[in-house]
Amino acid sequence: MYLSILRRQLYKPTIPTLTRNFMNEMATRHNAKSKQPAKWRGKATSAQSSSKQATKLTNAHNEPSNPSVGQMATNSSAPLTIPVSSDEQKFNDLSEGGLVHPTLLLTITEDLKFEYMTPVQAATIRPILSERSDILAQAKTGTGKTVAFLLPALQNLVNRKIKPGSAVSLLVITPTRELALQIAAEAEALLQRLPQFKVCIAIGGTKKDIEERRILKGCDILIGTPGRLYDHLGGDSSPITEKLQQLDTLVLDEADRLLDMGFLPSLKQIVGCLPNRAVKPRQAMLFSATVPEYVQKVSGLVLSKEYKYISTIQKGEISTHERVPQQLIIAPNFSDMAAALLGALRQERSEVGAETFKAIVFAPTAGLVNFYTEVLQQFPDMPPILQLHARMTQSKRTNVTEQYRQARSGIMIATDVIARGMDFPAVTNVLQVGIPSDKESYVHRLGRTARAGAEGRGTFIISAHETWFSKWELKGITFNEHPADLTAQDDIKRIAERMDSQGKTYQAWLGFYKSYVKRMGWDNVRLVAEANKFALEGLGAPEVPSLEKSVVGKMGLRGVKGLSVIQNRSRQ
Ligand SMILES: Nc1ncnc2c1ncn2[C@@H]1O[C@H](COP(=O)(O)OP(=O)(O)OP(=O)(O)O)[C@@H](O)[C@H]1O
Repeated sequence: MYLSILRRQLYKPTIPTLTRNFMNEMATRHNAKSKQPAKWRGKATSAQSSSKQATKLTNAHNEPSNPSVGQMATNSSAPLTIPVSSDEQKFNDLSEGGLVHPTLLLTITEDLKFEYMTPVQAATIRPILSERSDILAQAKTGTGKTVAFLLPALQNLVNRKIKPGSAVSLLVITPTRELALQIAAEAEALLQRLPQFKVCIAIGGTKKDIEERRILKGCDILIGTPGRLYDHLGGDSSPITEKLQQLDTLVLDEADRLLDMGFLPSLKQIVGCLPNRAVKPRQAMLFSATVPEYVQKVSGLVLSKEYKYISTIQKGEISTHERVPQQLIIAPNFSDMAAALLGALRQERSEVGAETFKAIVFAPTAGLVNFYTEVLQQFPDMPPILQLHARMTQSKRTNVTEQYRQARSGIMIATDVIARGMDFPAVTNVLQVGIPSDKESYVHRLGRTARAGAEGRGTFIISAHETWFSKWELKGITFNEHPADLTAQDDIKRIAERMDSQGKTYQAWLGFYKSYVKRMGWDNVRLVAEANKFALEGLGAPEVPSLEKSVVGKMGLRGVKGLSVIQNRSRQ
């Protein structure tokens, strides 16, 4: 049954349905946009607003007056700042010299109704196409990076003289399945007038052999997540490795995430299966809103030595949008977080208007996502609430994502599975309850609102123990501090007392905060004491929940005072 649901929901209709919905949605959005001045609606970046300084630097470095915005550097030298009024650049300007195929331009301007390029598109598309440079590109969230890499990559595909479907020309790697599906839909939207080119996905949680058959049947563009991609490649003899031997373009979207310790090993394995660049040259592009220092150190895995670094964000500038007010709510204790969240949601909903209030709430773990969902669903004044995390089946994840995409208002409570790249329309608010794993994660989560020049609001709810994060990790962000509204605390405790998931929530909490013991200035005994307080006061547990011996061992908490340890339950 599972397979038939997957086949029905994912393989047959997913890409076409997503594409159809996505294209309808784009058309609706862009019809709405067309009532406004026909320009990219994003506000000028500070790179644009500081164009005087930028001009000076440009002259000093004797750069040509390049039609791009922001910072550009070759290799890892200090970025140069190159000014431009990218607002003025139209997609149709790319027809000069046949840089972009007329059919692709027609799709962009007529079907998708994009007339002007966004700053990152204006800064990258020309060098990618005319110089065939490898690039590392950084631009704020929601500013059109997907088209910035897809359009030139698809142009590369059109330029090739090989038979459509005979070999994979473009490989896009993304950190999450949802993002892979979204990019696949966007690629199909861009190729709607060139249906001879086929887009395939390679993501986990789905039937591998069906995926493989589709890829082998005819695939020009492959979009996938690292683990599943490597499963398909798995060595020189795999037929899919064979299909990749004509690869022309490699893109890493959310590059910093793919190059961090979590994904780097599988990425190395995938690159090892691709053709040797000395024999079969290809173009590589890395895109992200955040480029921490380590990225430049490891970028040699995919980029040539002469790569260009193009950024529309000034050095030292925080990658969040200036137009997004960011509120900080400090709850006295972890046990007050659910009440503080409910208070903030009520406040924001009345601020934005119930009809259009569409929020994403990020929580640290699947267990906490589930807890907040179960609590908030008990309050009749809350709008429909969805939850999303990696412990759900892929078909459920795909359904929930699509449901939220279509919703006019509502709340999605999620882990970081949708923190990066996801382009849900009209999200008015992002709330983060508890610290994110790092500064980059904060930026990407917040970036789910205020996309494509729209307005949005951010709320960061932390306990008094977590203020080190807002003070030090997010130094440079100006927060408006608001008191926590804890009026619902007693009601929440009564709801939590009736739940049978207290043990799981407690375990999830311990697992997450264990990694931050040092940053909190705690030791393991204090960690357990705080977890127990959260369980008794916040979750209404009658006693400290028990943990299996093996779980305690895996968490590195063996022998720590205050835990209630039981023997492992036998698994059926
Ligand atoms: N030139 C354009 N004019 C108007 N809208 C555009 C243009 N290019 C892209 N968009 C729209 O802007 C939105 C954001 O684009 P996209 O998802 O590519 O952003 P992003 O920069 O990749 O964001 P993130 O950093 O979160 O991944 C999308 O809805 C997209 O359709």
